[in-house]
Amino acid sequence: MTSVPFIQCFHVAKSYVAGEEVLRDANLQVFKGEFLFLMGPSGAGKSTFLKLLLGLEAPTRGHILVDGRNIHRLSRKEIPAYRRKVGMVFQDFRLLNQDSVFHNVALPLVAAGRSRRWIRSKVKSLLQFVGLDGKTHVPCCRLSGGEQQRVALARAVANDPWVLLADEPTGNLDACASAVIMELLKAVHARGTTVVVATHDASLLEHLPEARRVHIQGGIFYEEAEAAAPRFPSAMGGPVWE
Ligand SMILES: Nc1ncnc2c1ncn2[C@@H]1O[C@H](COP(=O)(O)OP(=O)(O)OP(=O)(O)O)[C@@H](O)[C@H]1O
Repeated sequence: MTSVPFIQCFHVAKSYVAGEEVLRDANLQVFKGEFLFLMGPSGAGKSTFLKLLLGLEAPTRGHILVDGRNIHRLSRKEIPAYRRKVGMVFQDFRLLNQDSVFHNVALPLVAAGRSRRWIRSKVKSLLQFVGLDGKTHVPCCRLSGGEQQRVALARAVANDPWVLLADEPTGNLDACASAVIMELLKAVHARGTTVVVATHDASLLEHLPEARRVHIQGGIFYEEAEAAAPRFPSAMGGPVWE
């Protein structure tokens, strides 16, 4: 394990409208293998921060390093490879609803230039991981919300990302489906992937009480007192879906 933080945010500010800063002076360091809850009420800037990490938005001030690189100075050529290393799960799933489960999970693998044979085998193991191997050819519009989020999760980890970002991943789900998604996020984390879950829902913390908690308020990050349990996963093997 490295002692250099994997994600480093220095004095990050972000405004969409002149004079209105969503993030004001956000400083954060995330180490490889951490599970971090990013907490804050609606409108606090959680999604904005995840978009900055993904490189979908650029900070107005400050800079963000991921694995030592300033992600807003990547060349156009470097951006697709970077985005493959950052998996993202959204509250509203963002699947191609008319397309099959297989097609949705295969998409990032096709974009990465993998062979058909490799994609078939990888999608199979990803769907086993999320418990949907019996629904490979079902169109996503025929799945429940919880199943759709499991497809989205399989798609997000298809290229074995360094970090998985989840924006209110259980926001559209009932308690039972939420628990399944939280167990899957824990399983992704237990294999060594850094996981950041943005949520306003404090009940999610019960699924992983030992996880690190950072709050956004007034455009600034505040660290909650560290829990006693270790932050890092004990097992650091290969991805569980292989
Ligand atoms: N593209 C945009 N253009 C203008 N304002 C935006 C844009 N995206 C977000 N905002 C504003 O930035 C603020 C923070 O939004 P953001 O979505 O980051 O908050 P959040 O904490 O994720 O909230 P929620 O939990 O409701 O999604 C809000 O006031 C929102 O209206």
